[in-house]
Amino acid sequence: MNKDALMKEAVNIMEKAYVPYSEFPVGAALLTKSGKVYTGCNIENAAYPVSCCAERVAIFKAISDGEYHFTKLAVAADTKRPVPPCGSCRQVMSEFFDADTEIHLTNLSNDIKSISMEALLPFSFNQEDLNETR
Ligand SMILES: O=c1ccn([C@H]2C[C@H](O)[C@@H](CO)O2)c(=O)[nH]1
Ligand SMILES: [Zn+2]
Repeated sequence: MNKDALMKEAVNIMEKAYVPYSEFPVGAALLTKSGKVYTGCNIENAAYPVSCCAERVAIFKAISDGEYHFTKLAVAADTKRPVPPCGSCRQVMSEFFDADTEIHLTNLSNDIKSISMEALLPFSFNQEDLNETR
């Protein structure tokens, strides 16, 4: 699947967002190396910090289905600029994505920013940092 089709999937899943508090729907679509697509929307909670972003919902759906290898992620929201993922999602992405995994950020005007994992979260804390202390 190409990036345009994946971005469409991200836009489509925005309608499933559960966002009674922010009223800010976000959609994400994740393509596995095996060719499957996992979508996610943000899911909020009356205890606000318990809410989960669209990106992490898509990643956790894939992981819980035994899929660990990804080629690209698309994220969509009704923002002026292509929607920037939050810091928590960047950290979760860096756990599972390769340095060159493509991340395609978009909005409803079809502005697109494509960025690699390494560029989205440089100098990230990872497994090797833990192992150095052992
Ligand atoms: O990249 C982003 C940015 C924000 N949100 C969600 C979190 C919250 O539900 C709402 C407002 O921050 O948007 C995402 O899902 N992904
Ligand atoms: Zn996030």
